[in-house]
Amino acid sequence: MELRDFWGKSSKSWLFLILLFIASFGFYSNVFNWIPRWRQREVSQSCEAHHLQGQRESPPLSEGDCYPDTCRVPRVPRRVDVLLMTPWFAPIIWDGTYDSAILDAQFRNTTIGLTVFAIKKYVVFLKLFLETAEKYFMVGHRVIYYILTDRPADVPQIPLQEGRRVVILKVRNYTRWQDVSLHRMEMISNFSQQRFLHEVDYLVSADVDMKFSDHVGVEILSSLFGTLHPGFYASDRQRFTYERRPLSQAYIPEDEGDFYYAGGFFGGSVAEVYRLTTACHQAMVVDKANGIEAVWHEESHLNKYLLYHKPTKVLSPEYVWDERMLRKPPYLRRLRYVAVPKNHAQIRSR
Ligand SMILES: CC(=O)N[C@H]1[C@@H](OP(=O)(O)OP(=O)(O)OC[C@H]2O[C@@H](n3ccc(=O)[nH]c3=O)[C@H](O)[C@@H]2O)O[C@H](CO)[C@H](O)[C@@H]1O
Ligand SMILES: [Mn+2]
Repeated sequence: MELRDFWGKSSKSWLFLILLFIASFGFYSNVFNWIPRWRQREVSQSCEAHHLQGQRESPPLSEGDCYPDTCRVPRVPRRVDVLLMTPWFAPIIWDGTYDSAILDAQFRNTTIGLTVFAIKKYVVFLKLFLETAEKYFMVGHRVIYYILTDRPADVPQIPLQEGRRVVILKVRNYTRWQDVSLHRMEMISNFSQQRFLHEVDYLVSADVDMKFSDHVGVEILSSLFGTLHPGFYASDRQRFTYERRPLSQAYIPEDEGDFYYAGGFFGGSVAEVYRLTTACHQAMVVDKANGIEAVWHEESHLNKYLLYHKPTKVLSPEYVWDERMLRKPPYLRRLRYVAVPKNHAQIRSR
């Protein structure tokens, strides 16, 4: 059969060839589409690797390494076993809820002031506090340790990483340990105005009889943050040890209260910490004039303040824990800042 006959007679074959052409065109155009997709998948796999490293607190990756939408958004970690948000939409910070790589980049040019009081015998806690802070607290960021003490000569010298320094602020002492603890608010308030406002972006106030035992980084930073007290994070509000006597400025009625916050770890922007510490100090002055001292001292006033000035972030008990007093529930994956055992009677005596 001649070729002309084939084209002429077999219109079916004609049709078949046209269809074959269309089908193969479709196939190859898809193949060409796949090539960039393969490349993209390679990039996003390398992003995942970076991302996982990020969760292990690696240095931040550069923005140019990843496509923002494939790298960042779909990989947001989730927890379903703990409360992640307050009713006023403040995040509650638990392990597995944030990405250090993203946050470290966001807070790249931030200076953090860590205020810690070491009055009288409490200077003995400074060495371990500072050594463990160097290992775990705001690593890779600028830090000023403000050590408020009546015994500057007893402040230990420890080697510091680059971008970190110690500032010793001499303060008076008080005979009663309760007064030492209470007057922390007044002293932070005064120094905020005098220097913290000009020297740092955020302030963190911490107890000294503690040590850092895992990462505490910029994920805690926000305008105003408090920490869930490890003894009460699972309790009903009726069991919170708020001040219940109406005579005190720290009074909270039985049917009010969100959380019970720990006195030993709170902070925020310097402006907010200044407002908080000034308000708590003024409330204590009024209490003193009325001959009353709140049941848990400045912690009671802190709780009152944070009830009516809602914190913008809340830290889980990972950020204040006591291994001797409490049994760790399975959902508490990390212990970041923990109590150092102390003999209360001995350490609090003059
Ligand atoms: C982890 C935590 O949430 N701790 C709180 C808790 O008790 P604590 O039993 O942890 O109180 P504490 O003895 O640690 O005193 C609080 C802090 O005041 C300083 N200090 C105290 C006495 C002294 O002689 N020298 C000295 O430097 C020191 O920084 C110490 O860490 O309740 C206190 C109020 O009752 C405070 O609210 C603490 O922040
Ligand atoms: Mn303490």
